[in-house]
Amino acid sequence: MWRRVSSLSPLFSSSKSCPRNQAESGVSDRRRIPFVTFVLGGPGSGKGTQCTRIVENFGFTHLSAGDLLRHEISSNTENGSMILNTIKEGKIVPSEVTVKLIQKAIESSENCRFLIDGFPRTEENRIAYERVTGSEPDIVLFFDCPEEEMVKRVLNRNQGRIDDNLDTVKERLKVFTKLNLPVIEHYSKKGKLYKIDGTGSEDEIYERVRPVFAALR
Ligand SMILES: Nc1ncnc2c1ncn2[C@@H]1O[C@H](COP(=O)(O)OP(=O)(O)OP(=O)(O)O)[C@@H](O)[C@H]1O
Ligand SMILES: O=c1ccn([C@@H]2O[C@H](COP(=O)(O)O)[C@@H](O)[C@H]2O)c(=O)[nH]1
Ligand SMILES: [Mg+2]
Repeated sequence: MWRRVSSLSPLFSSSKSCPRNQAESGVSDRRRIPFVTFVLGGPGSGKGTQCTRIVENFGFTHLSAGDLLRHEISSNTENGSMILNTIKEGKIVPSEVTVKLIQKAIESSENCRFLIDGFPRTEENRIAYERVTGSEPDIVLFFDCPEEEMVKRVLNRNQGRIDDNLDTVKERLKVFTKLNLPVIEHYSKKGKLYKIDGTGSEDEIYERVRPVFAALR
């Protein structure tokens, strides 16, 4: 299942040691590279909600790229105001910033299984991640949901997010279609994509997600 991108600079840190089971890898060895699932879908498609369920049942660590960026804003880091303005406009933060945050979060975790939620947003993000980590995700989930439903969910979210307003949501949807769908298409061509119908109740959607992870055991 694990594929390393050859000729790219390795790796996750040498301090991380992630065993892969024999059935999954075909060999009984220890690899430093964790099992990574990218979780993609438009704004409000339910990525975060379903990640919570996967964490509870399958022991993954949930890394939301948006949450990592929002944490930079609230911590007043050097990139904080740039990130704030980018999120307000519904645009995409430079890859080097986001990839660094994700890599740091993975390396500082004891876990070897990660859900990376809301990343990569663009082909440029994807290529930067592959270059920096020397790796590709093992699988990719895509929550497919109609725009009308996504807008309704985002506008009802009530979590005080600065980008949960109609103008920004419209921009996020445009950015999703133009920049994120090509990433999804890329993984589909590679045979790594699990497209999940993102409509219905949270329980109904989870029943479509669960078999993907149950099959990995
Ligand atoms: N199946 C569902 N039916 C109705 N509401 C839902 C469903 N799944 C999630 N929600 C609600 O919709 C809102 C958006 O869900 P969530 O935060 O999981 O989406 P997301 O894909 O992570 O969005 P974003 O990309 O904006 O972070 C939340 O308020 C959540 O409680
Ligand atoms: O890889 C990423 C992820 C997110 N952003 C910015 O953050 C907001 C909110 O992201 P959510 O995943 O919806 O929480 C997104 O609209 C982008 O502005 C990013 O730039 N890169
Ligand atoms: Mg989310």
